[in-house]
Amino acid sequence: MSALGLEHEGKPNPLGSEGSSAVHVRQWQLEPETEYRFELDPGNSLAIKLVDGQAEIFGAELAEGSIYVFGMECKAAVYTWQGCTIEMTSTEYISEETPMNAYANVHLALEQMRVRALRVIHGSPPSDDDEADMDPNPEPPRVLVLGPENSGKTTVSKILVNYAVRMGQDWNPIFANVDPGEGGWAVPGVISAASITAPLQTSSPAATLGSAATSAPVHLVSNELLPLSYWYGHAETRRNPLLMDRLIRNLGENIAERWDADAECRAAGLIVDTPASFASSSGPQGDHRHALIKACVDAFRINVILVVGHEKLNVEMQRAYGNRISIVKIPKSGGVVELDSSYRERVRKYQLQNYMYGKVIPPPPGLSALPYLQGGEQTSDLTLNLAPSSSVIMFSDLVIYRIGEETMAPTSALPIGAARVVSEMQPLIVDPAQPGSGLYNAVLALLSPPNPDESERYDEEILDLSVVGFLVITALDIPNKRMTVLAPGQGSFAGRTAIVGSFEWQE
Ligand SMILES: Nc1ncnc2c1ncn2[C@@H]1O[C@H](COP(=O)(O)OP(=O)(O)OP(=O)(O)O)[C@@H](O)[C@H]1O
Repeated sequence: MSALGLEHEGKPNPLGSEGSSAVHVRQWQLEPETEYRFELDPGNSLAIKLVDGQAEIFGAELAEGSIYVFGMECKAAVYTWQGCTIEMTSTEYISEETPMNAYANVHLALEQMRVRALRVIHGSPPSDDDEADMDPNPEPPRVLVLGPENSGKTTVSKILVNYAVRMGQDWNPIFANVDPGEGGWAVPGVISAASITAPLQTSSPAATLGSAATSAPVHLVSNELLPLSYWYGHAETRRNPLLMDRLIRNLGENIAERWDADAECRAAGLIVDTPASFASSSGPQGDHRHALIKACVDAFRINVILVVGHEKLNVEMQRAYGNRISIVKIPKSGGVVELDSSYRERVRKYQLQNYMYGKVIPPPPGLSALPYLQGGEQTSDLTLNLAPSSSVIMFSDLVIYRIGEETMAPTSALPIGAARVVSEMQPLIVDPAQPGSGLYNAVLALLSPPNPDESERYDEEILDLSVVGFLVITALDIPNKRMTVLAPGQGSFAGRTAIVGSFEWQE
């Protein structure tokens, strides 16, 4: 039997050599400070087991002896500080050149900031040997991670947050994802934040940041994650920068409230992962990206900007913020994979599929009988995942809005001479009975209830309401004024409000 636990026709499967025709098992020794990189093709899965030593995936440690399964075109790396032996069902390549030392140094600097901030909160005396400790108001790290497309921003953010939670200090840093093109914990189109208490696992791009409570059964390890999300509704930040700006500020206000109530969470700091559009100065992005970077700097009270492998952006940030914020340039990993737009499209589909149904990755052939972990969870738990319910509701049950100009009636529909100006921020009601409403197969975000106190209501209130879930309209019956909606779990939609964006999903 191999260390992966595989047996073939009663014959031993020698370690380090190919197994039977059913499964290829290889064992690899990883030298200290090297990483094993893999990229999966569609439909393929990979199993990895840590035989001995220490290993981690983007900062989340592997438990010795457990089998981890990866799929859905996952691209990742198993890194080892001390060296290890791993066993896997296929091989890619091992790299000795990684930027992990640079990332670890950043982590140590952030950790010192946390420790100093906590010391003040606890009223402990500063340590004599630490000059920076003399600062009477040390601030915890609030980090904005910037970089161009495929520079590894999400990966660096994950590594830093995972290292923080692994320090044994009970840190619960906040991870904020302001890239609406990436699903984060839910579906693409949101920006969100969560306080992290256990390492974020990597197993498939359908759940880049691990599972969240909103889309998972109650007993999952990572279930404490209760992300706060706002619905932007599009993948591209340039589509409605004003709305992005407002949502970023909403997220920031919520986090500040949390920090006011929880000083230890405040001391653990924050890491903000950003979209690549914040870094690209060419094209139509240029105009709004500075405004959005500034929105993040203000909203999250950023005091460290990490620029991943981009000299020009580094200089730009030094000029704009160097007098009050530490700007640190860090190298890009050679392992980061260039993701093209069709891959990103597929990943968005996986994410929606994952949100609705959960997804158990089929293990490589020959492994199906063994218990294995997917994203740190037992797959036997994951199979209990969501059973979405399809329900038929009246048009009048759900009030649906779309934000901004794209809902403008064509000019030909307006009285002669009339010019309609609709602000980018204006919520406009969408009538499902109108042909061309754009609701068929559309993804909608269901909003939290508005303020119960009518006197506190205001016109654009729905822009400031957080998201409680998502649904997809799968059929519209205009003559009978009914529609079919698919959503995870049961629940009534009567009297609820939802916003539609530009995402569609079809099974
Ligand atoms: N060292 C590595 N080895 C193998 N794959 C890696 C490595 N680092 C990152 N990746 C993979 O490369 C891909 C791109 O990385 P990541 O998402 O971190 O980049 P990004 O800059 O955040 O992307 P975006 O352009 O979407 O903003 C991901 O699939 C990630 O898992």
